[in-house]
Order: sequence, then structure tokens, then C-alpha cells
Amino acid sequence: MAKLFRAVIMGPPGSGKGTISERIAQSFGLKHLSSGDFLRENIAANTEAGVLAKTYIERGLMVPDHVMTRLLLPRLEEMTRHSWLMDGFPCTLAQAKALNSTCDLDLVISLNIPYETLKDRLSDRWIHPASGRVYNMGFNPPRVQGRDDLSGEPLIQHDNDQPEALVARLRHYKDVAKPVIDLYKSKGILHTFSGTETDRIWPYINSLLSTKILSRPEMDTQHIPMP
Ligand SMILES: Nc1nc2c(ncn2[C@@H]2O[C@H](COP(=O)(O)OP(=O)(O)OP(=O)(O)O)[C@@H](O)[C@H]2O)c(=O)[nH]1
Ligand SMILES: Nc1ccn([C@@H]2O[C@H](COP(=O)(O)O)[C@@H](O)[C@H]2O)c(=O)n1
Repeated sequence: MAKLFRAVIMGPPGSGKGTISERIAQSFGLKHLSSGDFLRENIAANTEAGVLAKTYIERGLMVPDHVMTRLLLPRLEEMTRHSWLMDGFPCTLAQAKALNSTCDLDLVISLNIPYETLKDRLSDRWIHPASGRVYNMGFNPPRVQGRDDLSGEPLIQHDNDQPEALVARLRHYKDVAKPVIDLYKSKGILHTFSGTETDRIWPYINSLLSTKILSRPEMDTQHIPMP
């Protein structure tokens, strides 16, 4: 059986983690695990951690480390037979250390995108709240303006995607992400990609992963070697 592959994608709000994760999941068969989606699922299901997390998200604050780890680590423990890509976790050094105690990461992708680009993208980001599907009026517009492609339900914008809130969110990201990036750099698994367009960054990520993942990992559990 081929080795399982575990990766993390990091980057400031709007850097394209979700967009790139979807491409990686499609091209390489990794499961895309999104901490934002886990949070939304738990909020919708009214779990104890979900109720607690909601009080922070509603105020535009980061969910504390102990809540994030309580939510995510059990989910990762259920994934022992899968290769995955985690998007949005870890965000802090405490979260990275907790993750480290559960699994060995093979690779960390860090996205480095200029502030002006993030501001433009996020002020133009529209979300389908029920599914978390994301649109951008220029880059990936919905088929019908203001409506989700699959459900036809209305799209919304988040207040904290607007430029006034973004400066504080980015400053916070820089402060908490630096020690995490330093940790992964010291482990030799960090790969940083800079640029203003996902379509230009993607080929580099694609070719890096092609050297690390030889075939679609989900198939490897049933892989019969050729003679
Ligand atoms: N114009 C433009 N928009 C992009 C590009 N790449 C992604 N987007 C859009 O930018 C917005 C942010 O992308 P996401 O993939 O949601 O970014 P993220 O890093 O997951 O963001 P958070 O969930 O806030 O952490 C979305 O509306 C995307 O559709 C790009 O190259 N150009
Ligand atoms: N490690 C994390 C990840 C996310 N959050 C909170 O969830 C919100 C939604 O996350 P997305 O990745 O879908 O944008 C985010 O705005 C944070 O409030 C967190 O606290 N810690």
C-alpha cells in the first residue's frame, strides 16, 4: 500500500486556500478538509463546540485554540486511512503543536499574496452560507448574479471581508502565522508561493505535488502493482 499523504495549506484570508484546495483535491484525490466547513457544520448541528465557536465567529474573532483542537483532532483521527489536505488549520503555534502530536505532515503550502490583491478579492467575495461555496464576481462568478449555482439560494457577503475589517484580520494573521511558518520551515516541509493570480500560482503547486504524489492516493489503498 502506498504511503498516505498529509498536507496543510496556509495563507491570509482571501489568499485562495479554499480555491486551490479544491483544485488539489480534484487533481490528486486528497480529501479537502476545511476548518471553516467543520466550524459551520458544528454550528448548524448545535454541538457544544459549535455553540461556543459561534460566539467568536459572530464577533469576527478567531476561535480559541482549545475549541479548534477539540473540534478538529477527533476528525483527523477518523481519517487514518485517507490522504488529506487541511485548509485553515493550524492557524496558531498551539494548534500546530497539537496537530504535530496526532500526525506527521508531509508538506505545507504557504500562500503569500499582496494586501491590495486580498482587499480586491474579498470585497468581491460572495458566499452561499449553507454550503460555504465561494464566488468572486470577476474570477468565478455565479451563473445567475447573486444566486448559488447548485441551490439557486441567495449569496451573501461577510462584513469582515470589507476593507475596514481586513487590515486587522491580516495583522492578526501575520502575528499568529509567523511562528507556525517558522516551525514548518525548520522541519523542511514548507513551500511558499507568491503572486496575485491563482491561475499563475496553480501550475507551480501542481508540479510540486506531482513530484510528491505519484498517483491518486485514494486509489492506492486498492492498488494492485503492475508486474
Ligand atoms: N480575482 C481573483 N479572485 C480570486 C483568485 N483566486 C481566488 N479568488 C477569489 O478570491 C476569494 C478568496 O478566495 P478563497 O479561496 O475563498 O480564499 P481563502 O484563503 O480560502 O479565504 P478564507 O476562507 O477567508 O481564509 C474568493 O472569492 C475566490 O473566488 C484570483 O486569482 N483572482
Ligand atoms: N483555525 C481557524 C479557522 C477558522 N476560524 C474561524 O472560522 C471562520 C471561517 O473560516 P474560513 O476558513 O471558512 O474563512 C474564520 O473567519 C474564523 O472566524 C478560526 O477561528 N480558526
